Amino acid sequence: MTDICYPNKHNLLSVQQALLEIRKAIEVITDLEVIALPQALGRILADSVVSPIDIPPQRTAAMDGYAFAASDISAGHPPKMQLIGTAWAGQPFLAPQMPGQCVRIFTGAVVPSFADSVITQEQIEVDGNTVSLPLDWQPYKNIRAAGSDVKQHEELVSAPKKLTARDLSLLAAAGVDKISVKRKLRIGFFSTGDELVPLGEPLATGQIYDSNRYLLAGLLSDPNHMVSDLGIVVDDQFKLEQTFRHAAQQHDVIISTGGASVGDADFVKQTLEKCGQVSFWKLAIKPGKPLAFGKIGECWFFGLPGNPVAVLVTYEKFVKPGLERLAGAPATQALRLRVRCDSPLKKSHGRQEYQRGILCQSADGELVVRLAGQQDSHQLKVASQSNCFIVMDAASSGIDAGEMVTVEPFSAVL
Ligand SMILES: Nc1nc2c(c(=O)[nH]1)N[C@H]1C(S)=C(S)[C@@H](COP(=O)(O)OP(=O)(O)OC[C@H]3O[C@@H](n4cnc5c(N)ncnc54)[C@H](O)[C@@H]3O)O[C@H]1N2
Ligand code: MOO
Repeated sequence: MTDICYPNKHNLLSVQQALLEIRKAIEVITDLEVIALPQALGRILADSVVSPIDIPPQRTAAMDGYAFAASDISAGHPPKMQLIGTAWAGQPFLAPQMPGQCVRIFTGAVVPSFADSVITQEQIEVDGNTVSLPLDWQPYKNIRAAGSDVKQHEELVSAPKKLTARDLSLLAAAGVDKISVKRKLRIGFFSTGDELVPLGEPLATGQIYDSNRYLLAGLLSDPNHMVSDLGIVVDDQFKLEQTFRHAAQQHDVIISTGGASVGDADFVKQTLEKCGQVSFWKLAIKPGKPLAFGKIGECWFFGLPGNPVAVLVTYEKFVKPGLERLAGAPATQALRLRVRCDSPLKKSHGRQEYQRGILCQSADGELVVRLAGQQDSHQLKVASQSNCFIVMDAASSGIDAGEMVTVEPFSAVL
């Protein structure tokens, strides 16, 4: 891990540099596990999968109708065929056929070997065993070729990939019942602060409920994570050190909130220095400036600031990409849109800001954003009501209402 030097106390690392540093430092875990397909949603595919079969395995009908050989149809008015049986999905028609004969067929049924055309039932007339085609009947329609979706030995899903429901259905169609995925990450998180009280206890003067652990538990919810809530640690350097050392032995990543700044009870950075290595601390971002990133033994460490909205922002911008990298997932990128902003935005020079906004779409499809409310980093209600970040570059000094801004809708990634 490279140690980054800060020539003076105001030298804050940029968001881009910090992200680069995280991606450079963290190496993908190599351990794999083989799991059953139904357990694989959202897991990271470790080995590419090729199809053991053609999909569909045989020629099948795409519509309910009648299967016949186009060359059998004479120029009658209307052309007629003799019905000799039925091909059901799962029950092929295997009997021999004579010229001029056809078979009733249903969607998904194997097309009998003699047939090269299926005509839909809406287009024909049936009288007993006689099927009459319209004069404008068309040959070679409504048949899906074997392998028309995927050919045998073709790559189905290429690794690495976070598996979607679409991938699982494709793998299932090929009969793939077990796949190789990256193992889950062991992640421990805790809050620090003497003022914090867990849910279910009354508040004394000066105390607040610990909300960060519930935010983090929600943000960390992912099938690739095995998450442990390590509770609240008081502002005591010795207790913090014990927690760091113990948690680092049991997890791939630990995440703390609070105590990351410069107050007399903020021990996170110095404890990290004592137990491990600090890669960087303090970023040109708002909210989220006092973020500490480093390593304790083999365990990665993210010391997030205490303010809840700073936790939200630093998780999305740094922890999430770090976990994706460690888990072996392809890096995702927040979807960015340029939209009109209906609120004036204030901004002080120097830090990249992630303001909380509400993005709306008008009836004619135009996207417009407005500020969700006041922007102090303790204001959880505004964060709860927002649906996007309004991203403002470090150099920006704010905008007037009506100007264009960059927004990142929550949960929209490329
Ligand atoms: N003199 C300076 N003061 C501060 C600076 C600075 O650069 N110089 N930075 C400010 C910034 S920016 C932030 S962000 C905060 C972060 O400080 P800490 O990481 O040390 O966090 P705390 O002081 O422990 O807490 C800040 C704030 O958040 C509340 N908090 C903490 N944990 C939780 C929790 N689990 N659930 C809910 N709320 C929590 C805590 O009570 C404080 O109000 O420092 C600024 N100060
Ligand atoms: O930047 Mo702090 O992160 O104000 O909340």
